[in-house]
Amino acid sequence: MESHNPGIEFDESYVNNVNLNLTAIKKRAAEFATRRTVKKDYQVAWLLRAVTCIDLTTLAGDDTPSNVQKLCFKAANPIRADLLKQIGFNPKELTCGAVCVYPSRVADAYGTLSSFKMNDKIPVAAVATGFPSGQYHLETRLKEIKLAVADGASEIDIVINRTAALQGDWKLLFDELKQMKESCGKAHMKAILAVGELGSLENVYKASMVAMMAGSDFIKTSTGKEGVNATLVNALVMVRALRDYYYATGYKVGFKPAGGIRTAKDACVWLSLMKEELDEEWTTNKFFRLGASALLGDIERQVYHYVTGRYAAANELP
Ligand SMILES: O=C[C@H](O)COP(=O)(O)O
Repeated sequence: MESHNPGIEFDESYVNNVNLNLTAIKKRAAEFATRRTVKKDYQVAWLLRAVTCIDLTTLAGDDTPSNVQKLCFKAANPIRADLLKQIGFNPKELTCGAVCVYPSRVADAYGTLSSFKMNDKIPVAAVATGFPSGQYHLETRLKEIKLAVADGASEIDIVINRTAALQGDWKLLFDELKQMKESCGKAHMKAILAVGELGSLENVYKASMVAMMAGSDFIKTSTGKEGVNATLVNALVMVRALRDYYYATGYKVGFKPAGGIRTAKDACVWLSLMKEELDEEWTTNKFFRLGASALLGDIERQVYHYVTGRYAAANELP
């Protein structure tokens, strides 16, 4: 995969004199949160778009080869084929954006996707660099990336060094991220900022800029393990950093909200934020992913309702 963003030299002006209008950001975020979403055909179209953007995730201590296999099967067949056929959609054309697993489960995921010839279509994303805390020696964090790539990961969701960010050591953060990008090789690097641990929105903006300067292909809100994960306020700060970086350099970087995204309505809100704050291309899976372990079930329920006029019983959408 070609990287979207080669990065630039460290430029301190991107992290100096950052002024955010908190009142305006909160007001804008509230508009997205309370707005009525699209209905009927439009809603289903947006929901199917959302499916293609899901990084279908399992990140649990008790993950096994067999639950990773099930995850891969679901990523390749996200919505019941008969439902898709009834709305004139070819089931073979709908897959999730990626599967996302811990490094030690990458080989299971890659092997499973290869066994049904989907390894070229559905990338395996590995969380790495001491996910979720990142509190490990740099050497082991870099090694972890290389091992995940060797096992078949083509996307690496790294966690940033929150200590460096909280201490304002942006150059250290940049240097580490540069090395991580190098370790990724051809794999895309998605930088998890862990916004809930950055202390301020100014830090969220600065960390976004540093991650992009260092060559991240995506910036991602959260690991899903912090107390605060993907919020619209944090997201607005991040997408405006994406826009500033794009205007300054011409490089488009992707965005991945993650953590606590559970409902079809949430998915539509996130897509509308991308479309209104950025552009249409930023609503495709090249530049937008939803990191979620439990969102797909609700989307499938809504598609079922659209097709049949009623909500599915538990046994109809196992
Ligand atoms: O990166 C993905 C997140 O860990 C998923 O979080 P979630 O389980 O709250 O959907």
